[in-house]
Amino acid sequence: MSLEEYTSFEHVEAKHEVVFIGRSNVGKSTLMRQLIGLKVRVGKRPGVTQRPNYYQFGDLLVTDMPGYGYMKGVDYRKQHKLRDLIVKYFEDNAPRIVCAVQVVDAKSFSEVVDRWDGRGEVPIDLELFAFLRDLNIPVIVAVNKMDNIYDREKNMVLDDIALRLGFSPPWSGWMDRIAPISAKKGDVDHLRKLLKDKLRSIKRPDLASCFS
Ligand SMILES: Nc1nc2c(ncn2[C@@H]2O[C@H](COP(=O)(O)OP(=O)(O)OP(=O)(O)O)[C@@H](O)[C@H]2O)c(=O)[nH]1
Repeated sequence: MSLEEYTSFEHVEAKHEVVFIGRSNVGKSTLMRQLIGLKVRVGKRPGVTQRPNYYQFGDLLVTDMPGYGYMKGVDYRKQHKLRDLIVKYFEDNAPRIVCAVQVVDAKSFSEVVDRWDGRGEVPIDLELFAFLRDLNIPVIVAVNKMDNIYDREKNMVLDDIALRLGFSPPWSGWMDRIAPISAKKGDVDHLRKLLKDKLRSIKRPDLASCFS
């Protein structure tokens, strides 16, 4: 069946779910491999993940969503369809989603947001962030590829991102929602801790071992 014929993504039974979401090529699959240690497919070009990848750990489902928004080399209609399917997935599964990890690119996030703003359009990352919030899904923003940012600029970049998400700087006041990471370098400890905290908050610390 072609993607155009899908009315929703496959449904996998689970009590609780953590979903990884973000634009194409931000490093979701690399991050998942770091966090759950599976051989998650990592793409050489954007747009490789066009269906969710699901990983089941007892009562917990961990889902790697396809890229949200523009995908280089992917037909426009298909991109649109994928976006609709992702939106529907969140609407259908919101009650069981303990947390969504919205992965963004440290270097390009603010620039892309400002470019869209300048055109009078709602930036796609902010649209996604607001949509998840409206569904009452707790969101952790994982700011990935921090290794591309000079040390002296890190706080400034993170403050800029916090501001655009609607959090007053300094970003360090929002460390329960903003996690700077470098998935490629394996520097994901803060995010790992936040995910474990989320599972403890629903009284399922046993599920936290999935992120060990
Ligand atoms: N510099 C740097 N590059 C990274 C990091 N994490 C991922 N990458 C690179 O970013 C590219 C995309 O990584 P993926 O993990 O395939 O990204 P994705 O978001 O799953 O991509 P889609 O399948 O298109 O949704 C790859 O070339 C990775 O090596 C990071 O922390 N730092």
